[in-house]
Amino acid sequence: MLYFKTAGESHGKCMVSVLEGFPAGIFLDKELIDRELRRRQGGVGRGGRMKIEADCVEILSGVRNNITLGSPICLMIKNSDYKIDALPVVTRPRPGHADLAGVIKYGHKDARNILERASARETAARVAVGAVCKILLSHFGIKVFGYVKGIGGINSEKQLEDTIETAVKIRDDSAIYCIDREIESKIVEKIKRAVEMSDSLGGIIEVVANGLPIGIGNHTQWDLKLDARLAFAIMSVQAIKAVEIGTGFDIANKFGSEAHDEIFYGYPKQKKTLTGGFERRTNNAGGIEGGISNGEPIVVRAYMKPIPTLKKSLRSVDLLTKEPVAASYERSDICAVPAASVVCEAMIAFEIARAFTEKFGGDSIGEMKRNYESYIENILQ
Ligand SMILES: Cc1cc2nc3c(=O)[nH]c(=O)nc-3n(C[C@H](O)[C@H](O)[C@H](O)COP(=O)(O)O)c2cc1C
Ligand SMILES: C=C(O[C@@H]1CC(C(=O)O)=C[C@@H](OP(=O)(O)O)[C@H]1O)C(=O)O
Repeated sequence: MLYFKTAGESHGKCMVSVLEGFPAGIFLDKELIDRELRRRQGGVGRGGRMKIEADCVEILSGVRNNITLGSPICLMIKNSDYKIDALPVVTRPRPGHADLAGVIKYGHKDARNILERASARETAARVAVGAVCKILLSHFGIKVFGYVKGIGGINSEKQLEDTIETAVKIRDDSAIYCIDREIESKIVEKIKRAVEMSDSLGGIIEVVANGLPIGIGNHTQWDLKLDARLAFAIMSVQAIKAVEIGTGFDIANKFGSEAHDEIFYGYPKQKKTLTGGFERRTNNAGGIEGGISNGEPIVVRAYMKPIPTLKKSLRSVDLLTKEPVAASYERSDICAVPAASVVCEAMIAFEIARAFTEKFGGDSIGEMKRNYESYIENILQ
């Protein structure tokens, strides 16, 4: 089974992930992984730390001459800001961060012992895993695309209509990773205002996965359902507070006749292979019915809260004296929604790759391809 764990503290030596169950025989292009890592560091609203770090991956195991062996893949990203043992004690917990709940739970007196691991620096390790999973998915024509739908209440109504290749170009030219030129400058202005006000912002992210065939995921058990797994993966990202699949929250307000995607037969040839020939003219379900993919694009949205560390500190209480104090502030992102869109994309890529290997086997890419092709041949009959 495809699985990964991460290790590492924000100001420790490095961030690490170990990915197990990845098929043998796949060329891992380090440049592709590094590109995703660089993208995660960008976007208007990032703080001073991103000027210190220049993330790149070292592949420590699981490959020989850049080809995967089927053994655990260890991915390492060094922290330039390595100084964990010299950092001061934190006793003024920040509302919205893990500081208070963490120190009480673990019996610490210093919130540093919690925040170092709670920090979203950890997401660098996840993005490296996501990039490796995207390489696997590319062998089957599956593309995963994450972008910013809105920040600070300025939200785009624009649907992703272009091909993913075109949308990637538009997004990568955007200072906030959105695909809607009309809202971009307004959002950049709003982030600048948040900086001036010593405040912070959150926003909305959408991830779309194209090319997944019908039949991935499972209806038979609660923890095998693809929609549940994608929601878990997204909710595990720091500061994400809500998830939608397809139409999402708004589906609750509709009549059944408006909500469900009626079934027809006969699709243009290129799409036929994904759906077994069955056609949908709407995609309210976001590509998943009964916990199983239905061949339509997978659509997931994530809602990120504003960053909890504020320059104009929120009210808190000192852990030792129990006196009212201003919450701790050293340095922080003001808005990390663009970065989080890269992380959400990585998590969806991982979870889809995991469900995909469950269906088609994960020992070697050759075996996976044979199984995939034979399945596709069968669903077309
Ligand atoms: C890419 C990214 C960057 C973040 N940067 C910061 C930051 O600079 N300062 C901060 O206080 N929180 C930041 N956060 C959010 C915290 O890590 C998060 O709120 C905290 O770990 C508590 O977890 P929770 O919000 O999921 O409850 C960031 C989150 C992400 C996804
Ligand atoms: C280091 C990263 O994000 C960090 C996430 C983070 C937090 O509290 O989550 C706090 C900040 O770290 P620092 O306190 O060192 O400035 C961010 O920069 C990163 O994304 O690579």
